Amino acid sequence: MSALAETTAAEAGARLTSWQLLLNNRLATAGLVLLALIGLLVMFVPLLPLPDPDATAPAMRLKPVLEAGHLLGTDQLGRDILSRLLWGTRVSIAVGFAATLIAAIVGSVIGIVAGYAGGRTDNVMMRGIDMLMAFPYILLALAIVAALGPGLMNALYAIAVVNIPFFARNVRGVTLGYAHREFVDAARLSGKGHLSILLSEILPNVLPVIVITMSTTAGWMILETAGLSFLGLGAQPPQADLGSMLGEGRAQLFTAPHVSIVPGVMIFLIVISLNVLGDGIRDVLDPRLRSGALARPGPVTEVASDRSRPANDTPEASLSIEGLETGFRRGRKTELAVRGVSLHVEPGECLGLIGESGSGKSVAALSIMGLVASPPGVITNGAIYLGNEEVLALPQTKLIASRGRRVAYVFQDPLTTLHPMYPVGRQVEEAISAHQRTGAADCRKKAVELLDKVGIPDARERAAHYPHQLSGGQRQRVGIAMALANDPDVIVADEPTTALDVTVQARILELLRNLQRERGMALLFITHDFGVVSEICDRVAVMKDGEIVETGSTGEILTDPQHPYTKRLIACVPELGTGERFLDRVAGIFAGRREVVP
Ligand SMILES: Nc1ncnc2c1ncn2[C@@H]1O[C@H](COP(=O)(O)OP(=O)(O)OP(=O)(O)O)[C@@H](O)[C@H]1O
Repeated sequence: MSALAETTAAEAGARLTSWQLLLNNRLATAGLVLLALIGLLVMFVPLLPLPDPDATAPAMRLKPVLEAGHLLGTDQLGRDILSRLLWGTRVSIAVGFAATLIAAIVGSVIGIVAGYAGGRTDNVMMRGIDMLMAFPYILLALAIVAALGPGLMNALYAIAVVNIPFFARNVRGVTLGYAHREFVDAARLSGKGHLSILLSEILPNVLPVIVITMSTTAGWMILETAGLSFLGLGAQPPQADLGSMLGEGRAQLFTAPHVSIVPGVMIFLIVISLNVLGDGIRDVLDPRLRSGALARPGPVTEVASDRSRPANDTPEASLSIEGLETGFRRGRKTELAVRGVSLHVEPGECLGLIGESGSGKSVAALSIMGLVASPPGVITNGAIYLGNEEVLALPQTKLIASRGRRVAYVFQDPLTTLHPMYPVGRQVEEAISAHQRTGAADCRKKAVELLDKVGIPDARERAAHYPHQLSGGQRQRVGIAMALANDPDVIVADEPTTALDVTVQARILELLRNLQRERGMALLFITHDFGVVSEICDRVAVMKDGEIVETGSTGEILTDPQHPYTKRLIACVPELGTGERFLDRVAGIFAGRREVVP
């Protein structure tokens, strides 16, 4: 990502603080408010004018709720239920949180050390954890309390012990991912000791996972503590906690249900508010969830119902984009990545869409077939025409059916777009059979022909190979074969040669150009490199900050660029023997994002 894009993303993130993001989540806010109320109540319970929670009054036993002097009635020994409830909640929350903290600290230390050290240390530690996990957790907790003897503290230890594996496994998994990352290797090379690396490099990265696991298991631990007390193994009479109150009220379930319902409702409120708050915290701490990226995206990009729909100015073109605006929802706001883009590509023409990283090229291209993930993506304005048909107005099923048939995409890194578990020939066959009714043998034959057409040597044999067995250039050729499979009217090639070396890049460009001319397809070629544009494109549209700033024939733009941004982009093309142009550009980046592009 360029400095410009990075700054934009950082600014966008900073605009919505973690608090605002949390408060945007209504359920999490409700959980937070409820928990805060309960927390305040139990914190100030010693100051409240409540009767002694343990003082019995047999004459007052089993009084109903709203009885004078006993708002929530009394229990079987005449004790005030409200007073016992608040004191009991205090105990349950304290034990639940203490157990969470102990499990989090011990489990995280085990997880970090095992994940970082690896080898035998990891093996020994994790097999110990596996042994703990091999027992049903409640039986294990019961066994621990049985061994230590009943009591609130022993229940706390038992609950903490049975929850250690959850933290250890989660944290180890994340630590494994970081232990051999470049920044950790760099810290090692700089002479840092293991402890220092663990504390300054690994811990800050796994901390969100620890907090997320704590917030999602705290409610569970309060429930488990209540479970042990319910069985008589936690709080001992006369001390109240929510579980013991529930256990004692069980005998009067039919004669005086309020005795057990009141602590039951309190347990429910605490656990549900902790769970929804925990989910909210997880969403805020996980940057992917924050933008809604892991929410299951819809099959097509959301299109605003009140969007403007400009008419098609170039009906003869294969693809016309008119006044397109695509953005991403962040909380209640929508940040536009594409602002009023209008483009057209005629049959047999290659239009280059050029701009630096983050300028909105891919988002514009993905909008064509409604491929921008929603949430968070949304098309707020504009129209897209394939010939005379407005794509965004098509029913979802029709739009989905046009993908690959009328518009096909070739992406930058075929290793991430090809399925690693299927032979490449089968993947080309799939692209064919998605839109054509052909028998299996015919389909296989066509796939081999396509692979041969795009220049894969020994296509028949290579069709049985998996993506990892091909070179980068060959994989990209497979991507092109898949795009050609259904003779689309338009091909969108999104930086298809960026990951390839110069010679392979030249061959792929030539292949694309020849195939496109031969088949009369319209090609929208996305790139950030004017060198590539000069080799393949008839016309160029220059994009900056989501807008088209200049359009023209490749010759015109290259020889006489009008916009200062286009001039800077052209100046970035390195020339053999000179390093200044490149350095000029880099200096621009470091001088500040607005100076990169005047
Ligand atoms: N899923 C997303 N959520 C939020 N913002 C996004 C998302 N995808 C892209 N963007 C933003 O949209 C803007 C345009 O991104 P886009 O991928 O179109 O850039 P690009 O010009 O294709 O860059 P590159 O050449 O690096 O692929 C960027 O600022 C990016 O941060």
